[in-house]
Amino acid sequence: MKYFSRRVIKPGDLNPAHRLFGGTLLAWIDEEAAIFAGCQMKSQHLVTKYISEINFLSSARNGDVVEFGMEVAEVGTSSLTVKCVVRNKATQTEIIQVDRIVFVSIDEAGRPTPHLYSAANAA
Ligand SMILES: CC(=O)SCCNC(=O)CCNC(=O)[C@H](O)C(C)(C)COP(=O)(O)OP(=O)(O)OC[C@H]1O[C@@H](n2cnc3c(N)ncnc32)[C@H](O)[C@@H]1OP(=O)(O)O
Repeated sequence: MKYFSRRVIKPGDLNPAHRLFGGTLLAWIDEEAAIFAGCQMKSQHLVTKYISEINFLSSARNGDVVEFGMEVAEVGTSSLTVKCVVRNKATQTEIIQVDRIVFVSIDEAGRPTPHLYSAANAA
């Protein structure tokens, strides 16, 4: 798995228990994974179709830097499935694991359309 972008946790990202708010982390993952999938599919015209079970493994706190790991898990005709792990950059402790995030390439009418991923041109 390759780790891409990083974010620092700020006070506005926290829940009342002073931990990173889960919904904020999920929004970041959806965005990061969509960018990753779009780079692989050679198009940013895609939608999130399905997100598998989400496992919050540990929490993050104010000032922690987290990094987003992505890898291609499955390749379909119009779909690409991404696995994502977010970890604490300093300690490498895993914070969350999402095994399958399915993105579907769509045409102008919103219908599934073949994407251009191949292992040879992986980004
Ligand atoms: C980045 C964002 O936040 S986007 C915003 C949130 N997402 C959305 O708005 C998407 C809303 N959903 C949709 O528009 C439609 O469901 C679509 C266009 C994604 C798919 O339409 P469908 O009629 O289900 O398409 P269809 O049955 O032909 O399947 C298309 C592909 O999705 C896959 N797929 C469909 N349902 C699922 C599912 N539940 N789980 C995994 N893959 C699925 C299919 O296997 C197929 O993949 P393939 O072409 O690689 O074989």
